Amino acid sequence: PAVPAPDLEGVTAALNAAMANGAPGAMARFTGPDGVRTRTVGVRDRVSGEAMDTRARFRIGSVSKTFSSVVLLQLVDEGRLELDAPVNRYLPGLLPDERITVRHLLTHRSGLADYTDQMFARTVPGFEAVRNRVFSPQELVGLSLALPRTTEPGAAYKYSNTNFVVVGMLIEKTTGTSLARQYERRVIKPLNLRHTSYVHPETRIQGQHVRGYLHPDEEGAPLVDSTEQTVSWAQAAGAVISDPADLNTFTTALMRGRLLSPRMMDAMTTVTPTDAAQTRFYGLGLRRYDLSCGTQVYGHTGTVQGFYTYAFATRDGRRALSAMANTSNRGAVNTVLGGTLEAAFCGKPAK
Ligand SMILES: CC1(C)S[C@@H]2[C@H](NC(=O)CCCC[C@H](NC(=O)C[NH3+])C(=O)[O-])C(=O)N2[C@H]1C(=O)[O-]
Repeated sequence: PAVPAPDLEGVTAALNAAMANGAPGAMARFTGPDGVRTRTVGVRDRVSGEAMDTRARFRIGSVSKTFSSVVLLQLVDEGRLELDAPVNRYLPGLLPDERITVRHLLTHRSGLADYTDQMFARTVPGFEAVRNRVFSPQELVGLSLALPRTTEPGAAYKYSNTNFVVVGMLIEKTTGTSLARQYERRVIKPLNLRHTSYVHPETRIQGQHVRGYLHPDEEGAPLVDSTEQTVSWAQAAGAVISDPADLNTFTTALMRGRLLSPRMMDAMTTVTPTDAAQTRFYGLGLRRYDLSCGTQVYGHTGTVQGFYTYAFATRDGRRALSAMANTSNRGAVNTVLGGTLEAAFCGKPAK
């Protein structure tokens, strides 16, 4: 069936709005039946003045959660883990509640508190305190377990990075190898994602990359270059590096069933609403956005110091969009950047 052509003026307007709200630059890459369309605005480096470039890599934040979910669900497909088994069956004694299952982690229904709320309560001091730190996943879980649980297991959706730190532990325990190796073997190599990597705890972004700029909490304070960091506070929850082309390859391949069985794709895309308007949903490490034109897109969003990311595709994998603005702690930038989805997938609004 014919699909609307992307509204590239609308995409550019959203990118310009991201800049108007404080991003040094922004970019988007759309992949569709008529090929690839890219748009860039502003700079990827405020010192050199180098222009934003869709060939440049950046930190994708929680889009990493979908990579981690794919790896875990492949292990479920291979019968090495059960979705409805208690996490403690595979990681004995880790969690204080035997009722918390693997599925609860992937759907953010475990009730495990998110330690980043406290960690980043004060944006720049919190970031500076951890940007060069290396945490063990156990330490991060410990930070969470020191806080009250947010819900009974399975009772409600409550987003928590802790869930995907535990997902990373499940992957390493089940396979006996590192998370990096599993990303490489199960996603990066098979899809030839040449600019995607998991280099934790290396702080630099290899190759051509975007520099990220963190807005301090104090209005008018200068931006903080937050490009180099270990992202050890996130690991499987947010430490992957990628670029727009690789993200579109990933989301379209996922939707086309190249990474998981049909049964597992059904499980992954079985969603529950996360907003009152019932336009935002969460499945297994995967978001679904229902756009104004009726199109449903699947993927994830990311917020890591200096980088906002959207990476979504249609369920048939025929169309994908990735968008990034190189700032954070500026909610308005994240909101207007999301406008690229409506423009790209719904096309020009009817006159
Ligand atoms: C649910 C989210 C938004 S938060 C979660 C994860 N990112 C984080 O947990 C980082 C939080 C601190 C980021 C920092 N903010 C502060 O320090 C505020 N004091 C900034 O803006 O750079 C990610 O990525 N997810 C986003 C997602 O899934 O879209």
